[in-house]
Amino acid sequence: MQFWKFEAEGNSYIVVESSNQHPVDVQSICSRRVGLGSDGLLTAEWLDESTVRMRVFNADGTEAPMCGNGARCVAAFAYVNRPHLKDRDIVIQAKGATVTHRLADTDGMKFNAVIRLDQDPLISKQEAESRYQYVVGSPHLVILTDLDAVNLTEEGPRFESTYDGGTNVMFASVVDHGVIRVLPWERGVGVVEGCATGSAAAVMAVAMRTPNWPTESEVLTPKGCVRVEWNPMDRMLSMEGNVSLLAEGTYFA
Ligand SMILES: N[C@H](CCC[C@H](N)C(=O)O)C(=O)O
Repeated sequence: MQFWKFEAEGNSYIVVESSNQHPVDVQSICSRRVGLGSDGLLTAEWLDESTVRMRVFNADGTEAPMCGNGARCVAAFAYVNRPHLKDRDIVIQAKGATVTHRLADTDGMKFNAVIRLDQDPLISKQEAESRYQYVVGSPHLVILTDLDAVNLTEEGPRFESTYDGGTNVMFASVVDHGVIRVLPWERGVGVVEGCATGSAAAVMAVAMRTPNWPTESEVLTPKGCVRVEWNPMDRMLSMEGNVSLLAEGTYFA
């Protein structure tokens, strides 16, 4: 089975074309010990010249509705295989959102991704505890807190179960005007080094409670940096980040 492995701002994903006939054991292929190692597997199905349907599977095999860093990997997969898409919009359709990508830089691969959210992403909030539940395609609980005091492997799974169906958990803190640091815990994966839609959720929470917060923010995760622009009036979200192709080959399973 042919695969492409990408890294995107701290998340790594394996992309396979959905037309391949082999049943895919997601847990095995994503395993760092007995597989290729990744945060998840993405299937890509060409719908037309520049539109790809993406399905997202976490490393534990569960399916997720959306993944921002993953959508960028699939946009990169489209571009790598069809380089004439360089100056075109590449549309990635996931169950939870449709994301329009534009190559912003060909030195490496930087994409700008735009989503128009259908509804208010804020689901609930517990202001006193600085906790905000969002759905940005996928669910993210944002907890604004002192990151030095966070025990990710203990608190991540505890908060993951506070939302029906589980939630990704983003521990976040403002480090400068327009700059947020996030420690992400992903449902179905665990500790990860980056998370784009989670970074966007962190920006939404901070922007809502901080007067004069700039429209453009930078979100730093342990191994990633995503520029997020959020306009709550028309619910336009844009996320900019890099992606690189790490490997391409045949997986024998
Ligand atoms: N890493 C992804 C989010 C994955 C969410 C997934 N773990 C879920 O079960 O919802 C991102 O960059 O947006």
